Amino acid sequence: MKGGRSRKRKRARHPQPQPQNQQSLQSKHKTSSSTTELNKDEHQTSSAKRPKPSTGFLDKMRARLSGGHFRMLNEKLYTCTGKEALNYFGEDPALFDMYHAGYQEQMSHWPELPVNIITKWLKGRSPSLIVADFGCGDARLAKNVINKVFSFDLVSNDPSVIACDMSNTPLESSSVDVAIFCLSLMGTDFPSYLQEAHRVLKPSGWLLIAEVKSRFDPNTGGADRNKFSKAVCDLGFASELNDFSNKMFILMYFKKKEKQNSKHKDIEWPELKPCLYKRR
Ligand SMILES: C[S@@+](CC[C@H](N)C(=O)[O-])C[C@H]1O[C@@H](n2cnc3c(N)ncnc32)[C@H](O)[C@@H]1O
Repeated sequence: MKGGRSRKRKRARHPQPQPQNQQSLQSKHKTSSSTTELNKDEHQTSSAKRPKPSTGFLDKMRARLSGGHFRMLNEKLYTCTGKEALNYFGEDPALFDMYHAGYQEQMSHWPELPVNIITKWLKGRSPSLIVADFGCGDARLAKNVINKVFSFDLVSNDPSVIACDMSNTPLESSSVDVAIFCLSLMGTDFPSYLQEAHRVLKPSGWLLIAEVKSRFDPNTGGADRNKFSKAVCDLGFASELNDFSNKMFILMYFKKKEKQNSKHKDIEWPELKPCLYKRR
């Protein structure tokens, strides 16, 4: 009984449009032009009266749309090669801004940013160290240290950023002291980015990798971080330090070996799953 009453009340509040019979439609069409004008005015008055969507609602819809664009671009970056990503953003650099607006929004929820930890680490060392920031984003690292930093990304929105696919930078071999990948091992060909870092690093140069923790969590389909670390070592690095203390990301510190193995070794790289951000 209770349910029946509430259904009745609902219908009364939101009357459904009733189907019009043919006759009433015809009689409407037969109305004089003045009546039509009057109807138009009536229509204008009623649409002017219709409440406009609130700015809060529009902002929410806009945020939802741009969040959706960000997640689509993010997934694209994780599922294509660096070369494909370079062409993709090269054709429409505005997509890069869209990606970064969404990325900054996501980062605003992280209690600590890996780029800030890396900046601190760098500040504790000689300012004469030459740095290469692979996948620099807004080049925050370069802006916050006095070291010479070569910043690379797919699009350059700043004169200090060199636009390229980071598997192929314009740097000389053995020319930098520190290579940084801060959440940037995105492409399916990520081993070629690390190979490039190995080429441009001086012997004993540092390789720092910060990555989203879930990508290295085998319980959720992530890679085995020991396997990943072994692959980096097989490339010609020695593992120096691992920092797994942060909830959101892991940090791995390697050093390029002084002497390289002359024997060619096929490296077994684990697959790195895309990091897909949740809808907020
Ligand atoms: C998640 S963002 C991180 C940005 C910055 N490192 C930070 O920590 O704020 C990753 C960046 O790597 C860049 N990237 C991904 N693949 C790349 C590639 N193959 N070559 C150059 N940049 C790349 C993306 O365009 C993006 O700006």
